[in-house]
Amino acid sequence: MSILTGFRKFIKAVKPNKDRKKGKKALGSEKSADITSQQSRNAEADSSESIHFPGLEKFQLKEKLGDGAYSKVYKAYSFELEKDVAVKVIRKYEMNLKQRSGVHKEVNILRRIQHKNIVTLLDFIEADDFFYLVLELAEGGEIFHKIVYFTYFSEQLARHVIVQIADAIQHLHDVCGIVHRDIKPENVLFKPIPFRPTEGYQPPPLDPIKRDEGVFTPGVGGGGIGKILIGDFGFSKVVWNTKTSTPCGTVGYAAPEIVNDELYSKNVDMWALGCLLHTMLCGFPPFFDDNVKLLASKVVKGEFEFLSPWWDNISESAKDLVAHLLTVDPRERYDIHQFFQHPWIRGEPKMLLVPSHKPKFYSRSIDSTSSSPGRMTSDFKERPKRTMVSRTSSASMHKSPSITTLSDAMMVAYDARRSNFPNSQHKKAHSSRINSAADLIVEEDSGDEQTGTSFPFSDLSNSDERDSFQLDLAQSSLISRRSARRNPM
Ligand SMILES: Nc1ncnc2c1ncn2[C@@H]1O[C@H](COP(=O)(O)OP(=O)(O)OP(=O)(O)O)[C@@H](O)[C@H]1O
Repeated sequence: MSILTGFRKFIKAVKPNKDRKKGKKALGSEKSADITSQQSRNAEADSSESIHFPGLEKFQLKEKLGDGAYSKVYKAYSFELEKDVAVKVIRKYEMNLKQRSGVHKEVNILRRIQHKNIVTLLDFIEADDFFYLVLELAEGGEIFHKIVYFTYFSEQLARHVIVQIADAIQHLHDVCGIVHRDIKPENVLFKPIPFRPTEGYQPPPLDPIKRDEGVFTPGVGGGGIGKILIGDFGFSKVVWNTKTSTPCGTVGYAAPEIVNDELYSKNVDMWALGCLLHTMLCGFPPFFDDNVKLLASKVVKGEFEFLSPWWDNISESAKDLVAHLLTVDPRERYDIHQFFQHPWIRGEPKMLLVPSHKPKFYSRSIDSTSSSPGRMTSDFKERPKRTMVSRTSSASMHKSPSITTLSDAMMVAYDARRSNFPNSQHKKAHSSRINSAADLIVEEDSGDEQTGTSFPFSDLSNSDERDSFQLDLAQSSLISRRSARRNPM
């Protein structure tokens, strides 16, 4: 199975996660489906060249671009705008009231955002049975597939991507008071640029089959990746309440729990940025384990390593930045401003040989009486040694860790981090000592209507299912190439 097939299979396999993310199909939804007009159903079932939905007469729908839990995204031509757009067709008839209001919330959030690196909402149409979000088209699709294609990105390409995402995040955090909460490779889209092959391309000596990313043009891009566009605001949340929506002017009047809520929730995006940067640089996410509970526990403790040999040729400066982002304590984690000050981001040529910052790995125990961040305790811990992928274990080198999939690892990261919020919104989760990763994972995000328990412990508990998540990277991955290099014939 090729790596791409593996990832695709995986994506298919984790589709149920999306149901969890948005909440299982509502009890009443069957009823509402019953009253759905036949016309609408026909439209949805229509897979022919000309796809028609009631209310979308001003568009000519072309091919399908992607699927969501309750939606399909199509490329479409807008007769009014005289250009191609993306139309997210959401099956309203399958949703309960809460879920429908979640769509309105997403739309309201998108409406207040104008940024070059965030997908623009061009129009919103509500029909009897469908919602339609008319969006700026990101013709390149998901950055996810590019990571798979190139196995990993060069530092300059990774920087090109992450800086644009960070620009968008800075805008969300500082200008809009919005936390995205779902930054992951599937939600990072891009506009393509022409691929210009590197003349006389020679792969790096240690990576003989690393694909050519082509000529990189600063400010334009490389590897066919131009402008980055963040999409999917279904998880996003306004963290400034309406009364305190001015970032600087009113924050002094805000109660500590509001300030904390804002601070901690924003830092969730920085954690995600760290996961993404790590993934782009080496081709796999920072946290992985065959066992989901152990995986979750690693995330909670921030147990990751810059594994050799994958990280051997990656600059110390890049590692330093990743470590600052993947810092468990949200108060210590880099915020967006620190991110932009980092030498690796500023492109300062002097890469640090000895990182100025030693990654800190915390084991956080939460006092049962704790209700504020000040009462929390953070114990320093030795960095754990990872034994799962050893230099000599060639068998394990040929398989990616079974849960080492971008989506799942990110999802665990999110759930665990979210539940580490020592703030009012998450107080419930912290009202008693957290005993295990499972306790963290199953926490509901009570402050948000449409989010819910998202990690499928049960789905992954038997090995058969786990296999479908396992990617055989023997033929195409960096893993096998680098393992081969260590064990020359
Ligand atoms: N503006 C766009 N341009 C190009 N492709 C897009 C665009 N928006 C979405 N897509 C494609 O459609 C897929 C699904 O879209 P999106 O992430 O918005 O839905 P979702 O969040 O998964 O759905 P839901 O909100 O129902 O769970 C994306 O992963 C991407 O491949």
